Amino acid sequence: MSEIKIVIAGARGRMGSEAVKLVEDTKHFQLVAVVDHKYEGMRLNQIEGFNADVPVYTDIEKCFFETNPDVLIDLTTPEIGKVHTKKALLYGVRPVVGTTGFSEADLKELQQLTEEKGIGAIIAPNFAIGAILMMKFSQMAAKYFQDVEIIEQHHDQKLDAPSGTGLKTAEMISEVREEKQQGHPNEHEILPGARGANMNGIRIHSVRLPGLIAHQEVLFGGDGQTLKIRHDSYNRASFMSGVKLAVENVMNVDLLVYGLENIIE
Ligand SMILES: NC(=O)c1ccc[n+]([C@@H]2O[C@H](COP(=O)([O-])OP(=O)(O)OC[C@H]3O[C@@H](n4cnc5c(N)ncnc54)[C@H](O)[C@@H]3O)[C@@H](O)[C@H]2O)c1
Ligand SMILES: O=C(O)C1=N[C@H](C(=O)O)CCC1
Repeated sequence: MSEIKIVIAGARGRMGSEAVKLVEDTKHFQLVAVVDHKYEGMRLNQIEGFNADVPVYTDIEKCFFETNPDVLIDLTTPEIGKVHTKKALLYGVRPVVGTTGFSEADLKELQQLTEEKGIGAIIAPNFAIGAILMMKFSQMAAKYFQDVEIIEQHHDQKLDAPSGTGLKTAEMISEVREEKQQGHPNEHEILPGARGANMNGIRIHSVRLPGLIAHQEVLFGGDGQTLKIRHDSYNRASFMSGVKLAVENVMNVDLLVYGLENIIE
């Protein structure tokens, strides 16, 4: 496999620092630079905890222009992730985006841009292979159980709610689930939000607590039975085999791929 030149945005973060290790440890990956909102002009190995001798940029366009990467791995914030993804496509750099919090309109806009530019991008709300299977199994189960609620649980530093995984699961379930108004027709919330967010009639409940990393349970209810499908990520290393797969695959696609379930067999 030929070498893939990579820029990581958000390299100092919880996910980004794990991605730096992945790129350093993968023979056919080469880290050429990182993007952060501070430390312009420094080398990454001047920042505590990092060994890679690559430049740190605060201006992503300057970074693309000077380092000419093949792939951008973005692990930043919902707001900045969108800007980075657009700029990558404009500069002919293939984005692999783990950043969550993109709206449907954002995804549509990015899809149009990939089509215009004829360049591939992968946006993956969850890189953990177990989480992809949890979503696929939930989609299978939804053919048989119309009544379903999603409980996603994350660490308390998370910015977006519901999680990207929760939204993607509801979307995948909606593709096969027969429309149904769940719960009692006259139910009402004494406290607003008590029944969670509502996506196509599917309730999504978001829990945020210190001590958690990323966890989701999809609960199905039927006549005299329940089915629970659960996935837990106990560390950020759990996401890295999916990041590797996405970087390798983005080199061979010329459209927007939303979700790793579209590239794993
Ligand atoms: N797809 C997945 O499997 C997966 C897994 C975990 C987290 N995530 C998502 O990844 C993102 C990052 O999560 P995290 O827990 O690592 O967050 P974090 O807060 O630890 O890291 C975010 C990083 O972005 C950097 N940053 C902020 N503003 C920036 C800017 N303007 N320019 C460049 N860098 C900037 C910060 O310095 C920080 O290093 C979130 O959106 C999260 O939801 C996705
Ligand atoms: O830690 C986070 O933040 C995570 N975000 C993703 C999401 O929103 O689904 C995936 C799991 C971790």
